[in-house]
Amino acid sequence: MTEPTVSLEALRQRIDALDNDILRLISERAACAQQVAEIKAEHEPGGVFYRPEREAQVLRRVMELNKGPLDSEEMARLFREIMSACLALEQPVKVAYLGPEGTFTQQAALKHFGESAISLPMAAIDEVFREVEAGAVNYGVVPVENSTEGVINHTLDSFMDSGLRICGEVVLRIHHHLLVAETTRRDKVSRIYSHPQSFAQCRKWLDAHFPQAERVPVSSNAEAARLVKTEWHSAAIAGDMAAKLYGLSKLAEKIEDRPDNSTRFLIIGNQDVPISGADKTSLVVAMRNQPGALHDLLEPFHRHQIDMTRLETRPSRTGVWNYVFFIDFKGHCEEPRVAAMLEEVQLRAAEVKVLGSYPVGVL
Ligand SMILES: O=C(O)C(=O)C[C@]1(C(=O)O)C=C[C@@H](O)C=C1
Repeated sequence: MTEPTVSLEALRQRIDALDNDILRLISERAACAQQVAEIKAEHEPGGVFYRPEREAQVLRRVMELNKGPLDSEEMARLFREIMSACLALEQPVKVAYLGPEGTFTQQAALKHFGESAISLPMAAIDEVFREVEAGAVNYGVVPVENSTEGVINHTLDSFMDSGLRICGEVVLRIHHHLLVAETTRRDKVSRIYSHPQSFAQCRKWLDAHFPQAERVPVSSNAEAARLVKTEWHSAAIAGDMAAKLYGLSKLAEKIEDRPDNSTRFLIIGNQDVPISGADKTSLVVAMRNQPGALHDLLEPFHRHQIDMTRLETRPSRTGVWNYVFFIDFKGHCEEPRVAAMLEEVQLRAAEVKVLGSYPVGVL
């Protein structure tokens, strides 16, 4: 074996010296954030400390500048936590999410706001909306669509009655595991608990590996994990957070049928987010029930070359209009070409509600 040119001892000394620099620089950065908070408090009384557009810009810049060896997402995750701690120094951010603890929505909330945010579980999507509307929390996190199973109608319906705005989005890769209590043997599993969406996302795997087991739908994956904790013949389909929270072991990992299975979550709040440079806008549009209505609605998007990323139809609950459309597109409503397109849509539609313009999810 050839002698290494640098000794372990020397490398550790170098790491210590670098850590000193990192420590000093993070502290300097945190002190800057404190000064930013003072300026915000002075110039915008009651102003908001959390700035989604700025956070997105910071993370994108880090990813662009990164030259490795850490990959850009890993580096951005580290900066995500630094910013989260800096924001907590300014004002701790309180976030309600669709609970219980251990759900993918909690994972999404922490991915978006970082570990320094205070996250509070709610029992239902409309409760998340209510907590934000009441001012009990600053923001809410709700799931909106899954790549395998489609849209989460509850969330779309909640927007129809709410004045809240969308301030951000976060996309989470969803990995499901088959979890059991420590004493459960594979051949003893006769019942599997999970959320109906998760069953749907793992249908083929379950048909192949546990065709005989009874599938019992429950309100969340975390609830499924909680139930199997005390049942020796049961298993749960849930994610890493639930497995950790309830101390379960994995009988099988990543059992989702599609490897790209992901869920998109929305951040809801009371704030209009300025342009970040890579944004999305969400709208609800009610059209008069007449021939060609959908074509009339879509035509201005086409003419202004605006990239629509989602179009969902929901029955209107007011009874006045038969259908409403939920539309996502790339661009910010303050950009001139988007504003021009929206003006035209407003002339053609019975009602248009801009749910928000917000940065495209970075992480
Ligand atoms: O730039 C700001 O407005 C800050 O408050 C600083 C900072 C940061 O740490 O970079 C912290 C919180 C905000 O959400 C955005 C950025």
